[in-house]
Amino acid sequence: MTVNDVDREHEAPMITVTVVYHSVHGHTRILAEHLADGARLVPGARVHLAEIRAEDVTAGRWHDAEVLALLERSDAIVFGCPTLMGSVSAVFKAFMEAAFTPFTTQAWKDKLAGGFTMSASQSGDKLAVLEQLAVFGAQMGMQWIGVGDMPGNNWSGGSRDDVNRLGSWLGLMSQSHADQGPEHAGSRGDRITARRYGERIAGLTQRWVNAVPYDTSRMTEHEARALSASLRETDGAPAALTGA
Ligand SMILES: Cc1cc2nc3c(=O)[nH]c(=O)nc-3n(C[C@H](O)[C@H](O)[C@H](O)COP(=O)(O)O)c2cc1C
Repeated sequence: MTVNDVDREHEAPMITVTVVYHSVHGHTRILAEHLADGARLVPGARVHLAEIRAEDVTAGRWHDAEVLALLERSDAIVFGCPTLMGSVSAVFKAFMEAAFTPFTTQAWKDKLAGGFTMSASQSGDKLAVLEQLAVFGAQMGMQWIGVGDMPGNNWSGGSRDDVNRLGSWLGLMSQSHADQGPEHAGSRGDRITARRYGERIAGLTQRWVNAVPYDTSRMTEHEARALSASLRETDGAPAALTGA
């Protein structure tokens, strides 16, 4: 095993995970931050947030050499943007098209990938965005990781606080009310799901890159409902993010 860098505190080999996202009004950014926080729970994970900004798009072309360099040295890339008109946001699409250069050299081949999106409606056609992101990852030769959590809010006792409350597996879906600012972005369940997804991606990246043993976190439907109920009962952070 070749390890260039070691996290001395945890004695774990290093991996680099980058969450690359676009957000017009800040709701998707909150999701990106929670995802990054989850990824940081994995020993050895160096986690970056890279924002795709509208001002870096000129005549329909996005360019930011620093972000492209960061992505090239990342082991996993998580893509996120709001759902706008049932599609990835225009700014994020400009970024995707700019990935034509690493596409031609297969620079991102066999990096791990995941995706997330935010919208105002419960469905809002978010699946179309996750499909676009997953196809993009496939074109780049990447290995896609889904959410892997049981669905929530699909029974009489369910609520917005449930883990995976929108029942999405291809990638992470979150919903924010159209009349509320980013400080209310998503639900507590969405934020926990984002953290769990980030932790899952980073953990699997450690296994993929450094052959670090990975314990699959299995949360049964019963355990998921108990976690969601504890979210409703407490104001503080739940003790168990992993369900372990
Ligand atoms: C031009 C536009 C198109 C939108 N299209 C959709 C849509 O197709 N489905 C949906 O549920 N919400 C839609 N929304 C709502 C946004 O997805 C929602 O406000 C989201 O939280 C914005 O995220 P942001 O703050 O990260 O930009 C749209 C909003 C705008 C401004």
